Amino acid sequence: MAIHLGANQYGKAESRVVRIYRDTARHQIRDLNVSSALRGRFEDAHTTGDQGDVLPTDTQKNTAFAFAKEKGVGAIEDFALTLGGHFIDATPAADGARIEIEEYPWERIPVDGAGHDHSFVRSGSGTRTTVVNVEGRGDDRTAYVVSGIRDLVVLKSTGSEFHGFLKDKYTTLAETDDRILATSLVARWRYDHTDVDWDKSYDEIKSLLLEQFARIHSLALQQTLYGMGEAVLQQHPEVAEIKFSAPNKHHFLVDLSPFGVENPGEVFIAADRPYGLIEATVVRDDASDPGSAWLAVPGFC
Ligand SMILES: O=c1[nH]c(=O)c2[nH]c(=O)[nH]c2[nH]1
Repeated sequence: MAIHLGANQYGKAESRVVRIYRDTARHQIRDLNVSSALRGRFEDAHTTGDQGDVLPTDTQKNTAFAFAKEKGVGAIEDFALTLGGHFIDATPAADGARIEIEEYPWERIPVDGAGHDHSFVRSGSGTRTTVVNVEGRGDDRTAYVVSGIRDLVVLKSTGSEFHGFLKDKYTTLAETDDRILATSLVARWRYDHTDVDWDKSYDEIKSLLLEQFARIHSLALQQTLYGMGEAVLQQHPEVAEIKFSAPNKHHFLVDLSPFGVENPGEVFIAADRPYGLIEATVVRDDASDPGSAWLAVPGFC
């Protein structure tokens, strides 16, 4: 019976790296969740137990914390590219490194009309993400960057319809020209290259996604997502494609007629489960080769 090792990767997941900049009394905070994984020629580690090629996951974790001090934490994409390149250089058997970083956003607490110098409140509008895959050495080095946002919870209280859908004997859904549309959006976009002002690009894409969600008169979540993605590709040449995963957070109108009370779109029950799950990719016809960009990105995106 012939058996061999298939695809594998190993690393340290979810190092919670908090970097405070305290050069002045007005502190700054970067709050990260860093995961690293190496892939390559690690057969011996698995088949014979020889760990000579393995840079320990503990070392990978230590490096994330040390780099936060030594190199500083700027845009998460830059931090991930630096870590990924370093891990390949430090590990001769590694062919690729995958660095995933989430950044939790903090805002200054307003005190006496101004943001406090060193007190912060976690802000609620989504978590910034990046997945960076670095491959090769020296001149052959390639890097793929997929950035995004998750847990971006948005709702329209009108301006959303859903009708004209296919019906069969199990269809009970009423057609509507006025419903609540709500989702907790996951969006990930693949950059075409790495010569990008990451913070500016992220801020603009996030604003654009929100603005489009607000502007688009929705005929379905599918149409809203496509419109949001189309706008990003039109206005951001640095983005090759964008993927969305959007739970349709149903809000059902409550029937108050048993109590003799009318309910013209005012009282809803927010259902937890089940939920529609609408997922889509919007991509340029001439998009660059994704290479390993989406490697080990879990789920649809
Ligand atoms: O925006 C929607 N898309 C659907 O595919 C769908 N299906 C459904 O029952 N409600 C909705 N809403």
